[in-house]
Parts: sequence; C-alpha cells; structure tokens
Amino acid sequence: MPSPMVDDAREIKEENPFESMMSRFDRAAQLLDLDPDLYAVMRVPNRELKVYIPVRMDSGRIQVFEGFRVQHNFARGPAKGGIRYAPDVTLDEVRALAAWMTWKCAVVNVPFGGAKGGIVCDPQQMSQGELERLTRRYTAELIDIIGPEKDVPAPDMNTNEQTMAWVMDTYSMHARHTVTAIVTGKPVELGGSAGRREATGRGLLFVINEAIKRFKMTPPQTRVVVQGAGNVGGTAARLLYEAGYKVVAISDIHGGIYNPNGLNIPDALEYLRQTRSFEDYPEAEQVTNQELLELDCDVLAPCATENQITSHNADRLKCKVLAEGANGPTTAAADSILHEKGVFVIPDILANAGGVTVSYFEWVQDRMGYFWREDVVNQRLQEVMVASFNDVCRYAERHKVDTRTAAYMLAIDRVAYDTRMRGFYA
Ligand SMILES: NC(=O)C1=CN([C@@H]2O[C@H](COP(=O)(O)OP(=O)(O)OC[C@H]3O[C@@H](n4cnc5c(N)ncnc54)[C@H](O)[C@@H]3O)[C@@H](O)[C@H]2O)C=CC1
Ligand SMILES: O=C(O)CCC(=O)C(=O)O
Repeated sequence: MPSPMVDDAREIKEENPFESMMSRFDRAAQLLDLDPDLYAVMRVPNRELKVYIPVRMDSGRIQVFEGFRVQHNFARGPAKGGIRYAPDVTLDEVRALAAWMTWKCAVVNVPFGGAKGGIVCDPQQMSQGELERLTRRYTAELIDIIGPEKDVPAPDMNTNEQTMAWVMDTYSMHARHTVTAIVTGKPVELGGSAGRREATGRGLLFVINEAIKRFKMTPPQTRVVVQGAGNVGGTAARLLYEAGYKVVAISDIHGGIYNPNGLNIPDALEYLRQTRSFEDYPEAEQVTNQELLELDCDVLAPCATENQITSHNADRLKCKVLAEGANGPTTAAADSILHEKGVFVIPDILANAGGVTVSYFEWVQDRMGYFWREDVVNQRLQEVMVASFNDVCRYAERHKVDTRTAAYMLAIDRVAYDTRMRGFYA
C-alpha cells in the first residue's frame, strides 16, 4: 500500500488543471519539435490580474471577493474566454482555462487568443442585487485590459446572459457609449447572437454525429450518458434527444437518473427546473455522479466540470466515445488509460468549441451591426465543427497520435506560426 502522504501528493498534482494542460502542451510541443524560443513564449500566460472586489451585501456589510482574469495569448487576435463564478475557483484553474481558450480558438481557427476570468463566490447563496454589484465592480477593475480589440469575456459556469448584460452596461458607462462587442453571450435583444445560448451543446452534437459514423452507428442505436444539466449538458442532452439519440442518463451536481431504455429529456429537464433536483424523478434509477460515469453506454459526455475522469476510474469507463463538453473533465494521467482501452476521445478543445465559435459570430455581427438568422448561425457552426473534427482526425492519422495530442499539436502549430510571423517575441 502506498503511504497516504505519497498518494495525496500524486492526487493533488493529477487534479491540478494547470498541470494537466501543461503536460499535454509539453508532449505536443516535443512531438512538433517546437523551437525553444517559441516554447518559452507560449508556455506562459501573457498577463495575470488578481483583484479584490468590495461588494455591499444585502445585510449592509461589505464583503471582499477575490477575482482573476488571465490573458494567456494574443498572437492570433484579442483574448477571448468566459467568466466563472464558483466557491472553489483558483488562479491555477483560471490559468488552465485561459490556455485551453488559446488552443480551442486555434483548433477551430477563429481569430482570437485565449483568456478566462473567475471570481471566488457562491452564486447560489447570493441575491441578484449582490451578483449585479459584484459583476459591475469586477468589470470596473478590468476596464483597462478588456475591450472589443483587447479581451472579450463571455459566460461560463454560473454566469449567463444577465451577467454579460451587466458587464456590457458597466463597460459602456465608462466608454460613454454602448459597446456591444465588449462581451459575447449577451441577450439577443442587446446585440447577442441567435443560437449562442445553445451553441456549445449544438457543437457537441455535431462532433458526436461525426464520431459515431466512425463506428457505423446511427443516433437511435447510440446510448448517451450526459454529466451536467446546465448550459452545455442540458442543451446537448435536449438536442441529442431531438436528433433521435437514446439519452440514458443525465445528472446535475447532486446526482443523476438512469433508464437503459432512454429518458424523456425535455420532461426530465422540466422536472429539474421545477424541483431543482433529479431526486425522485419517476421511471428512472437514481445514480451518483461517479456511478453515472461508469454506466454502459456508447457515448459519454462529461459536461460539468474538471477532473471527473482520472487515473482512479478511467479503466472502468464503458463508452466507445468520450465527448468532452466540459473543460478539462479528464486528467492527463487518465489519457494513456483511455488510449489503451481504445476509447475515441473528442477532446474538450474541439468538442466544446461551438460556444466560442458562435461567440466569434456574435462579435462579428456586433461590429457589423447586422444580425444573422438562427439557421444561418447554426449552418456556419456546423461547417466549422465538422471541418475542425476532420482536421483533428487527419492530423492524428498523419502523425500517428491520439486525437487529444493531435488537437494540441494542430493548435500549437497555428499559434506558433502566427507568433513567428509577427516576430513579437524576438
Ligand atoms: N457555457 C459555455 O458556453 C461553455 C462552457 N464550457 C464548459 O462546460 C462546463 C459546464 O459549463 P456550463 O454548462 O456553462 O455551466 P452551468 O453552470 O450552466 O452548468 C453546470 C452543470 O454542471 C453541474 N455540476 C457542477 N459541478 C458538478 C460536479 N462536481 N459534478 C457533477 N455535476 C456538476 C451543475 O449542477 C450544472 O448542471 C464547464 O467546464 C465550462 O467551462 C465550455 C465551453 C463553452
Ligand atoms: O464564448 C466564449 O467566448 C468562451 C466560452 C468559454 O468560456 C469556453 O469555451 O470555455
């Protein structure tokens, strides 16, 4: 038996998202034989900002929250990435998420770099007024480093269209005119794009459609398990259900439900909306999030948070396809286990890139002042997702590497090319 201390040390390292991101980056950089100077530039973030945000709570007292914005890379354009509100956000997590944005934007070839923001808070315990004051003050603290040509925030876990409307309004107050292109994921009525709300889940559907073709399967033959029922998981489950897939399980943070014959997803999501939990949902077995990941299925779509598939449970997965809707749901230590098992991985930086792709469309529409129909947005999203899926698969075949390594290599290659051409590291 390993001593608990040794085991704990390994666990802490394995579950640090920044370590997971860096170990994949290093492997891809090595396989690309990346120039050492470029490696030195690309392995670190461009800028990290830490802010302390005083907020007057409803009680009348001031509470000070810690917040971050990490701008990882600008080589391909303005930095881009969401803002996360959660009690356990750390700087290392935001660093990893910012880097993943750089690689993701490069995989789908949109002209952005990568950034991410986070505030350590528990939004479930805060009123709308407290959240609004927190968001406005955080935006004011970032005002010098964000902007349509600098860094364009978007929603992530526990933030939404309302949060983005507050960011846009605060930025616009400082600019003395309305600046819609400062954020994406806004309400459609305020310059948001049709289809952005569903874009990450829809993008996931498009790449799953491509992946099952490789197994000669059709949607009705394909059993899908979805972890998470928020913007990404809830939307993906609904769209997969509407496309004829058999969605056999879904969960939220408290646990999930399973029916091997398939769930009625719109009904289950409505139940969740009304009762705020899947508990006691009829005609389904209750499962924990750990049990859900190990269910017999064809496609497993972790769409909740990081570190769900680790060296401890990867060998117990039963899926053929792992479609990573969340950022970083799999630790680097689990990669080789999945590879040996022959699981076809659609890595996060490809699988969940539908969100930032439509965010790019939103930024373009805001700058044009001309808005596209939803079917046009969805059609263009499909083109990008299918082309990017094929790019990654071709790259994997040509270089004889797994799909995750291929996605990193493709992304790093593109960012390195632009960095070298600009010459700003010289
Ligand atoms: N919203 C977006 O457009 C994009 C989000 N992502 C990523 O997708 C993931 C989910 O984001 P959203 O759906 O936007 O967040 P959300 O806040 O709308 O939903 C998160 C869902 O995951 C569940 N959850 C949270 N912690 C959990 C845990 N420990 N175990 C099981 N379930 C848990 C929640 O109950 C909720 O159902 C995150 O990793 C995020 O970074 C990636 C690309 C774009
Ligand atoms: O839409 C965006 O700009 C970024 C969404 C996001 O945070 C992500 O893809 O992880």
